[in-house]
This record gives sequence, structure tokens and C-alpha cells, in this order.
Amino acid sequence: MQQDKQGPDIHLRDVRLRLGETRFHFVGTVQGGCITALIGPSGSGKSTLLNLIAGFDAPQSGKIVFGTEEVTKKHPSHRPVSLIFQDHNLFGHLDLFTNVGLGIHPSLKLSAEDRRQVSTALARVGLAGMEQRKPATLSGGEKQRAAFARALVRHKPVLLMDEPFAALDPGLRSDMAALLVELHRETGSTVLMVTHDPDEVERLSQRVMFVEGGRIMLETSVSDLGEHREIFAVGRFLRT
Ligand SMILES: Nc1ncnc2c1ncn2[C@@H]1O[C@H](COP(=O)(O)OP(=O)(O)OP(=O)(O)O)[C@@H](O)[C@H]1O
Repeated sequence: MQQDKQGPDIHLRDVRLRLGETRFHFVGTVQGGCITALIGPSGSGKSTLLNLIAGFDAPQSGKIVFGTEEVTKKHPSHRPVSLIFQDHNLFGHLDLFTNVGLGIHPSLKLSAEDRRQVSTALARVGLAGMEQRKPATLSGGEKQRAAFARALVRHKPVLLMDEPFAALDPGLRSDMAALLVELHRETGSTVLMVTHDPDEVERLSQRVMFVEGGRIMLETSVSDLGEHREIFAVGRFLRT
């Protein structure tokens, strides 16, 4: 069911950061309520941009604004964001149920309704029956699905994903992609998804943001990508 609420625009206002010798300068807007594919060559700054929006990296100058709310100095845990990152961020000493439950409540004081939500989310990603397993006993794809389950229970208006389907085999990849589209239809969240897969750009996303050399070079709708064929033609964002 499509809800009325929609995820916020994410504005990057002259956001500058230097990591070692690499300089980043991001100016642009991630469109609210859309799935945006974040593409660009290896080392161009895609993960850094996600880290800035999530609050794991702090800009040296500039502002990050969600809708009308500035979040530049907010701690990551106080930003209305769910993450599905490559390192999964699962706690090794906690079982799967608990790891997903942490998405709802950091103190793990879960109500019966919360526990029902965790079980439903695990079933939705195909991990029912694995509640007691520790992360070390899970495959890369299972950990990725656990991260997805945690995002499902959080109900946050912004979802940041760093190659969420890369560790999955083709069948599971299309199941999880369908789940993302379903989730997005239900919540209208603002989704920013790093991908190196042109298929995912065309099938899942409404918009595309192209990053190169630490800058946003282009933000456009997928339907207008035909006018920017140079990006695809030279395969500048494909994994090499
Ligand atoms: N903590 C750091 N210290 C120094 N350099 C860094 C640091 N973090 C990232 N970099 C550099 O910044 C650049 C951008 O890195 P980033 O991980 O954002 O790229 P990316 O576009 O996500 O790449 P990939 O597609 O390979 O994952 C890279 O050259 C990287 O080496």
C-alpha cells in the first residue's frame, strides 16, 4: 500500500571533505521518495557520499539537509536513516533475531508486536528458522539479507545501500530486488543505492546520480539517461 508520506529530499550544500590526499566536494540533491542509483568509477567517492549522509564521516564544511532539517552535526544514530552496507554491521556475539531486533530498539526492550515484526521481516527475506544463528555461521548473502531484514523493521524515511545485491546469487538477487521495490512502494522512502550493475539502474531506479573524482557530475531520471549515453558507452561505472 502506497502511503502518503514520502522520504525527504537530501540536499548536499557545498559539502567538502578531505580523506588523506583525496578531496571531495559534493553539491546536489537526492530526490525524495525515489530510488536513486549512485554510480561512478571505483574510488570516485560513492561510499564516502553514503558515509557523509549517514553521519559516519563529518564534512569539513558545507551542510547536509534532509527536507528542511539540517543534520550535518547529528550523530548517525539520530538521523532517520537505515543502512545496508557491505560490511553488514552485524554484531558477532548476538544471534540473528537479536541483531534484527536492534534495528527497532538499541536497548532491545522489544514488545510482543516488535518481536512479531522481527519474525515477519526474517521470513520476508527468507531467513525464517535461522533466528538463533550467529553471524559467523551465515554466508555473505545471508548476512546481506539479515541487514535487509533490519532495514525492514526500522521504518526510516531514508535508506542507504552500498551494493546491496552484490553478494547474492542471481535468483536471490532478483527476489531481494523485488522486495526492495515492494518496500519502496509501501514506504515511499528516499533510497540511495550504490550499484555497478546497469540492469539494476534500469530496472530498480527512477533516478541516477553519477559521481566522479569526488564530485556529483550528473543527477537525472533513468528515462533521460539516453541523453547521457557516454556514461554507459564507455562503461565508466562498471566494475572492472
Ligand atoms: N579514510 C581514508 N583515508 C584516505 N583515503 C580514503 C579514505 N577513505 C576513502 N579514501 C579514498 O577516497 C576515494 C574514494 O573512496 P570511496 O570508497 O568513497 O570510493 P567508491 O566510489 O565507493 O569506490 P568503490 O566503487 O571501489 O567501492 C578512494 O580513492 C579511497 O582510497
